[in-house]
Amino acid sequence: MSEGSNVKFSEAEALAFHAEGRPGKIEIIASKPMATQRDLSLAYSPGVAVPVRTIAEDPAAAYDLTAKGNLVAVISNGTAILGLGNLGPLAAKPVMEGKAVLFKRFADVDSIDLEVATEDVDAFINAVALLEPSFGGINLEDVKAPECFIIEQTLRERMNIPVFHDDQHGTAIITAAGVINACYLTGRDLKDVRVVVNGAGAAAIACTELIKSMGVRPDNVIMCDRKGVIYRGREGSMDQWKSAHAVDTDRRTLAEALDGADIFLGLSAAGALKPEMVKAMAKSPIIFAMANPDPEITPPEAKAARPDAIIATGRSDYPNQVNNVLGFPFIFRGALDVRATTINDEMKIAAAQALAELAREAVPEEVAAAYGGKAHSFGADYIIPAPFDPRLMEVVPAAVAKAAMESGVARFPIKDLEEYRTQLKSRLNPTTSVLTLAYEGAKADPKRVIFAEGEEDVVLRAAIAFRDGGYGIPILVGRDDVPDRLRALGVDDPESFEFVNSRTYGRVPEMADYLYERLQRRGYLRREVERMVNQDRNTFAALLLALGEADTLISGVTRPYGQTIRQLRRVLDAKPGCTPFGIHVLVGQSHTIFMADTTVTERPTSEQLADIATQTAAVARRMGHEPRVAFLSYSTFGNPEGTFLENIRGAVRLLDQRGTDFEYEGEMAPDVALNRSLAPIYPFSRLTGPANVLVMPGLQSANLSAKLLKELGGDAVIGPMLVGMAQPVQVAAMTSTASDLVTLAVLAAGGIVR
Ligand SMILES: NC(=O)C1=CN([C@@H]2O[C@H](COP(=O)(O)OP(=O)(O)OC[C@H]3O[C@@H](n4cnc5c(N)ncnc54)[C@H](OP(=O)(O)O)[C@@H]3O)[C@@H](O)[C@H]2O)C=CC1
Ligand SMILES: CC(=O)C(=O)O
Ligand SMILES: [Mg+2]
Repeated sequence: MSEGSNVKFSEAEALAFHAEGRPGKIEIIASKPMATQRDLSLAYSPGVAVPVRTIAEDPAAAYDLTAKGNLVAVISNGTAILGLGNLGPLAAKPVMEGKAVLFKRFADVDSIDLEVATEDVDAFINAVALLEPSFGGINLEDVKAPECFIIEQTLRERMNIPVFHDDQHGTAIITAAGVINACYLTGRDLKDVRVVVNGAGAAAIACTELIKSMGVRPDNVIMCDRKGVIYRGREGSMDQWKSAHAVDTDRRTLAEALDGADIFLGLSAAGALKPEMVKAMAKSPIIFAMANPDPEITPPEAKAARPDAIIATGRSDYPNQVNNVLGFPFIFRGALDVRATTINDEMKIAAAQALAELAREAVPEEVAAAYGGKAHSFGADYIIPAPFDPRLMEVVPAAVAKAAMESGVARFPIKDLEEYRTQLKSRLNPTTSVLTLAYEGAKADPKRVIFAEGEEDVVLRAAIAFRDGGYGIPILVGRDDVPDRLRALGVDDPESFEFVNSRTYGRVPEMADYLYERLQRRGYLRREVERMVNQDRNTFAALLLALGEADTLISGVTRPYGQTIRQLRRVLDAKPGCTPFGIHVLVGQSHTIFMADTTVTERPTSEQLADIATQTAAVARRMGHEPRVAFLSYSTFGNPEGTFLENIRGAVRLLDQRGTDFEYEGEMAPDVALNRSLAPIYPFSRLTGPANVLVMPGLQSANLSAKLLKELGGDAVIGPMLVGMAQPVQVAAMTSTASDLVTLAVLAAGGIVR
């Protein structure tokens, strides 16, 4: 969508993303069973009367008996939607739903968007204040200045739960962290820097106040709005908040203000900063162009004008995302966990410092790996952590909670902060960050991926997303009409894709030789081999991989799984000593389960079961989970006895002999593996927590379970993923969507599944 950005999508895709399936981005899911009459009588009348009376007697009990304590309302009237202006409350809904899901994704805070149809300050204040019983906190969003200042101030006074105007304070906290680090990198002292703030609205005023409170001298800050410099004595388009930042100066335009300035903070609108203005700034200028969705200047433009600049934007698709998403989820997490009555300055400063310090720390291996091991060390392209950095969830809420306790606004102090940090880590499913990191890693080291079924729309959509996302180079196997199909899917320049057609491909004779050599003693005649190379797409695609034309291969949507595997295996070998097998990964908000072998071997031997356990445990570890393996059966530790248990027991004995670096146990039924309440019955079991790797006893039960869970269970399912081949090749399910295929390609290319 925008030049130089590393994430591209069309307007049609953005609309389809929001429209597909259940419209919008949120839904509500019951956190208690609602299946039986008894469930309903507990959840609703008559059972519900008991918590009602309890809360009436003791209001604090609402935090224990309802969702209040983890529930934040994202409230807007749509008067300043991002940098798009006053487009009204209904149009604000996609942004507010977005903020609500970011709360959940990044900090496990439940959140709901509320759009209020009024621009009247008092009406808005009343509407929000009356909601206090429902929520643990209020996140005001995209309410324009100057009304937002009165609204927030009044609500903070009236309400006894945290009220936080994200565009003011969220933005200010992240900006402050970025400014601290950019000054550090360029050897500047806050008390000497000359700052120009463009914009005099909610975000700009709050950022200016915070940097001044941190030591920037008021005389060194020039603020501009649409009319230019806000100078002392200016008339027109003024209010008390702008006046507070007016300075004595002869400068009148943004260009004049920027002459020799050290720092530009843009909280205004797209395109407001011109390259010639940037050229006039001081040495190593610091440029934060934070307008959304399009910044005041794009990083490529700014860099072209000033190669020595440190540049940040509000977007996730350029380096240095200075965006309040780095703050609000984690700040509320900390505030909610101590049941804070407010979010005060101490908590905000603690968050800013924690963020700034985190960026300077050694980047953990998994984050560094995702950037090809280079880009993400503290420096001009990494002045602030990325929102998906898993350390944020541990560090920022703990800093905020601690500051809340020390400043006396915590109603529910945390006794052991170290223990709290451990709990915070476990609240997020590491799979989601590993997947995000895998996607980033693919961008840092793009690989060549063969899409064997280049005539299928779903595959072409995946290839387009894969290429346009910058994850790698798709190689499309298909006939001459593939470019037309791409054009039909909205690609303007199909010729920019790589195609391989077996009818015209120059290395076909070489492929036939290679395959004949492999198959001549397995009952195949040369003629048959030539026919397969020419006509069977999987054989041809596998030969491309075997001859080194690509790094990995994806197939599977046009043929049943077993048939695709057989075709690929004619050309490609398993890893020495391995029987390839399949893993389905079930991903929930706070759990990930790896289930194997779900695709290949009908009755695995003890040896095979032990290998499946070992290799699946390794995949689990690469996806951020400490493996706990359960060998599943209908029987738990010999009860009931049966004739099919010996293979499983043999696998456990083999692992005992081999010695492993992961926990394993079996045989056991799924409820014993997953439900810890049964653990006391088996005190000798070696599992220290619920199993997360389930080794299935046979293909019948494995494949049935995986497919039933995919169709009926609530979790997202990744896979099947093929493990144990000498070269990275993946066979997708015939029901795969384009994004399933992209995920498989990314995981295979990144070597996470192998
Ligand atoms: N990266 C981030 O995390 C965040 C970014 N923002 C961005 O900051 C911008 C402002 O948001 P917010 O403060 O909530 O909105 P407000 O409506 O409260 O303020 C907008 C301000 O921008 C000024 N402005 C608009 N266009 C220009 C221009 N061309 N030149 C100079 N000033 C201009 C307005 O000037 P006037 O007073 O003359 O009308 C006004 O002062 C948006 O683009 C938003 O996306 C906001 C919050 C967070
Ligand atoms: C990020 C944000 O809140 C805004 O641009 O308004
Ligand atoms: Mg906003």
